[in-house]
Amino acid sequence: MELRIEELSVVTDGRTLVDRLSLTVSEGAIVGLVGPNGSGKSTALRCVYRALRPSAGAVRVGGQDLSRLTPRQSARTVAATTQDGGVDVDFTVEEVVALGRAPHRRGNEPLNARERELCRAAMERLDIAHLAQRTVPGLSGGERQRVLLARALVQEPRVLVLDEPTNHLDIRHQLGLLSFLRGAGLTVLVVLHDLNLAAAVCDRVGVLADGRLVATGTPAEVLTAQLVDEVFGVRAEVVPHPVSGAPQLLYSLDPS
Ligand SMILES: Nc1ncnc2c1ncn2[C@@H]1O[C@H](COP(=O)(O)OP(=O)(O)OP(=O)(O)O)[C@@H](O)[C@H]1O
Repeated sequence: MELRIEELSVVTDGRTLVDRLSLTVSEGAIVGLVGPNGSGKSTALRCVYRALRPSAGAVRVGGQDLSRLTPRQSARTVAATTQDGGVDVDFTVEEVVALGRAPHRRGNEPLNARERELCRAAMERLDIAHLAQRTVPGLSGGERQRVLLARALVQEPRVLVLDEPTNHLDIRHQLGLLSFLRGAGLTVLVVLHDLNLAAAVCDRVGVLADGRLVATGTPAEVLTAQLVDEVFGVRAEVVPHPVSGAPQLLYSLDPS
């Protein structure tokens, strides 16, 4: 299902946090949103998963304006993992993952066999099955992040919105997540800080600076030494990955 962000703006207290952002994620594609701290990435994503109402513009999923759907309807289509997706309640991992089914269910009916299998498979996939009976507040940052991803997956969304999904993950779990995303067939919009991970996993990359989209295209088109210097203020050499050919940035500690 295609995700289309159209002329999206967010203005708070007279300050423009997102400025007429237009970005399309084709069905089944992975699009990365990158940019310096404070450039508006999370704010834009919040509009997509409806935690924030944009000041102008629209978000369409499969052509349908998200703001016209009920929260339950949009939660059946779009799932998100967020920076502030705090689950501080004393629920077990298994219970939190099962919450992902909420948009599909009525009342307190127990999960059916298919839903239980869905939860089991998601916990297996995210390598958290051994934590099923642990309570979430006692987990490490990476374990917690994987629980929230499992919860998003059992939501069976068509569109997945991920805000820095790898920031707490060790390298094995980072690569496991990204290779899973590559094979999942979902439409994915993901904020990543690691430009090399973005180059490895994304079909296209959008670069935000001061709330504006300043570049969009394939990783090879966008992640150039010049752009990285202009937008992030760092010097980098760009070399092709010897196996995949994806651009890889080798940073220099010298100021540019
Ligand atoms: N509710 C709010 N009210 C006022 N300003 C806000 C609000 N939320 C975010 N901002 C500001 O908007 C700007 C963009 O924030 P946002 O979190 O979207 O950036 P980001 O690109 O995701 O940053 P980071 O890489 O640090 O996560 C920042 O300057 C932030 O301080």
